[in-house]
Amino acid sequence: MQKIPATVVTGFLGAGKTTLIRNMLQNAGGRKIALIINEFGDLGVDGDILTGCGIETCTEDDVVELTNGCICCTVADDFIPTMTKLLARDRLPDHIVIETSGLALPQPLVAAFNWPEVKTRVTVDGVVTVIDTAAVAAGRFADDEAKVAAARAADESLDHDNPLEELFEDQIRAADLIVLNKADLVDAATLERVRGEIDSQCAEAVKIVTAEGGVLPTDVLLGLSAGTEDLIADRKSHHELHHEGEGHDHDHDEFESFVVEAGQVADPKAFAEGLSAVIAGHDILRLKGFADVPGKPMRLVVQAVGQRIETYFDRPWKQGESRATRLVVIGLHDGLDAATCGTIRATIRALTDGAAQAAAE
Ligand SMILES: Nc1nc2c(ncn2[C@@H]2O[C@H](COP(=O)(O)OP(=O)(O)OP(=O)(O)O)[C@@H](O)[C@H]2O)c(=O)[nH]1
Repeated sequence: MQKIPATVVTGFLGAGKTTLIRNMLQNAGGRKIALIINEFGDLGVDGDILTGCGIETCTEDDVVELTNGCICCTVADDFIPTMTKLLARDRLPDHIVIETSGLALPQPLVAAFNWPEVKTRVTVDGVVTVIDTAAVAAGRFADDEAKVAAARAADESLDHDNPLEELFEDQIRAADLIVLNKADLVDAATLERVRGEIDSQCAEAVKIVTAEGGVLPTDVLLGLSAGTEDLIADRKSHHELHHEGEGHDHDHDEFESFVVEAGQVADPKAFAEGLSAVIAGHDILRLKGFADVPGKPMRLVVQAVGQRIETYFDRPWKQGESRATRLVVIGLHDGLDAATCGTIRATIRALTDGAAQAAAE
């Protein structure tokens, strides 16, 4: 029996994974694609956006959401059973696409394709790592060299002290194909500089392509035939390199997320401006969700990556679905202690209609 190819789409929070997958589904060329989506935070926004996007081949049946934590930590409990169920279906997919959370290490996930129950049926066609070119250009993932040097002087086993940089490198290290996305946000010289930077970090065989809005021919993304499960042992993550043989579980303690339930949003533009100020005031990496705009039959999608905010109406609220404003906020643990989370929650709520919020509670 021919193995089903599976593509792992990874990349940091907000790099454009869901956008790229949405475009891929729109141009699937008749392939039946099953999606497995994993998110950090207790609100399944990506799956909801994809099933709400109206693409014929993207129904709730085609999308499985894994929301019990990062996929790299829940391989045995969540991912393997999901794959087993998928493979037991009468109508098998032609291709499986897995979107990892923006904080996931791809290595444990890819290694799971060597588990006997999966290995006989599925092969990893390739790991596609999506990169926010503008964020790299702005130094978002760069170590503060002075800080690292000081920390290393105190603990010489230390590699990085910046969880963003470490994760970014691990996601690049796992890649078969790298997509320099958001090319529209940088000029040509910056794009080339970032390409050079990334190129120097990955193996020669790894292809690097650029994209705007995640738009790439599906044949560029699918059909790499890399068989990455056989190669992944040589693409170790920082965690694996540091704790080899120690049986030391990794976690995502450096990151924090919480959900804000708020009232109605009377003025989406003013709301976005208010959110922008909240993000600027606290080091929020990612904020996303849906908002209830009074008098509008459609729900408002709210997407923020750093300071950049986007809002658009995607689909009508469904019958029986409660109209609500719910946003997930993600940042570094150090920047989001309980008091700060409380302040952010209160500030966001204050941007919405408090009376409606009180009535809803
Ligand atoms: N300007 C610009 N914006 C983009 C591009 N690709 C994606 N975006 C925007 O970036 C934001 C995040 O995109 P997503 O596709 O949700 O990113 P993601 O990687 O799936 O995010 P997480 O799942 O939260 O990690 C959205 O507002 C997108 O519209 C691009 O090429 N250019």
